[in-house]
Amino acid sequence: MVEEDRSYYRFFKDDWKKLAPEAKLPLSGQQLKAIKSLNDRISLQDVQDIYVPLVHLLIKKFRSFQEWQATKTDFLSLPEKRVPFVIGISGSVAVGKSTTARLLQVLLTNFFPDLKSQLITTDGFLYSNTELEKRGILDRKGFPESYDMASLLSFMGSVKNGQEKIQVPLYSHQSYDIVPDQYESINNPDILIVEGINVLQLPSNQNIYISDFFDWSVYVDANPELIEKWFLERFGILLDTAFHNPDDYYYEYAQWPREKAFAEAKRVWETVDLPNLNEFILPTRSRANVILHKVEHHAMDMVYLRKY
Ligand SMILES: Nc1ncnc2c1ncn2[C@@H]1O[C@H](COP(=O)(O)OP(=O)(O)O)[C@@H](O)[C@H]1O
Ligand SMILES: CC(C)(COP(=O)(O)O)[C@@H](O)C(=O)NCCC(=O)O
Repeated sequence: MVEEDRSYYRFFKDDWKKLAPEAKLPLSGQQLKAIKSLNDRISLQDVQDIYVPLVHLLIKKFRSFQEWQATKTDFLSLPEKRVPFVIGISGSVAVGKSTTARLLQVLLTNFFPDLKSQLITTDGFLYSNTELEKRGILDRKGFPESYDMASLLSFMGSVKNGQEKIQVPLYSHQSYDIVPDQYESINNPDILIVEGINVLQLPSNQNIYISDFFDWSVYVDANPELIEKWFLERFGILLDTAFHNPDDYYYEYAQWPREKAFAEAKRVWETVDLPNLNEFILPTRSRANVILHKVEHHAMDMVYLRKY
């Protein structure tokens, strides 16, 4: 049964998966392969039940966006111009934003091969560790003041103006810092996915929302106790990867007794990422067009769709 409050329709998984008949398309062998190579712990049943209908609804929104762009330029007697459709993906640190973003991109590419989609994470707009240190906010990484919001807004403006070859700085979880002199190039895609904890936030000293540039937004939601568990699991994976690489930020932690390293990660969660979630990320949830609610093992149990 579909329930609703003033702002959202709420679908339980069993109702959501029965939506639009065309959304029932089974995943192809190629899609399954692409998804498993992304993360082999992703539940394919969830992809079929939750993401496939979501991608098909998304494409309907995209088509109506394209029509509106054409109608507008026609009415204004302006030359036709391709404007990227921008999807924002928000949620806590470690809730699964980047996995969701990559999954959406894989499905879009496979169902709609003629559409060019690209993906960025706003981590690239964090100030470098040197700059954070200079500003005395190294322990505030992820909080609004740790991002170069002016650059992020300028980037979004360039995207919507159809600019080609826009450079985006890169952040590495392995080095725990901005990668010097390395960029990703965004080249006027049909669809751009922008993933980050801050994408639905109001920049502190600008009066424009990043979400003003979005045509669709998704908030990935879960109980903070579960997110902490996923944060610690990811920390474990980062430790294992770092073990033999002295250049890796986590190398030092990898040499510690496991228990001590995990106690430190728990401290970081409790003093940095959890307060950030409660103070700055969770309050933006009600701006999202779609809320994907996750439970144990990253399974999705509910989808909320905004009414307006
Ligand atoms: N659907 C999923 N199934 C299984 N594991 C997942 C899923 N989504 C995320 N994870 C795992 O949870 C952790 C956090 O996910 P990640 O996408 O890195 O989060 P975020 O981008 O929000 O920080 C990672 O270890 C990732 O592999
Ligand atoms: C770079 C981040 C702000 C972004 O998080 P993400 O959504 O990519 O997991 C976060 O991973 C982070 O480094 N937070 C600071 C505290 C910590 O070390 O977790």
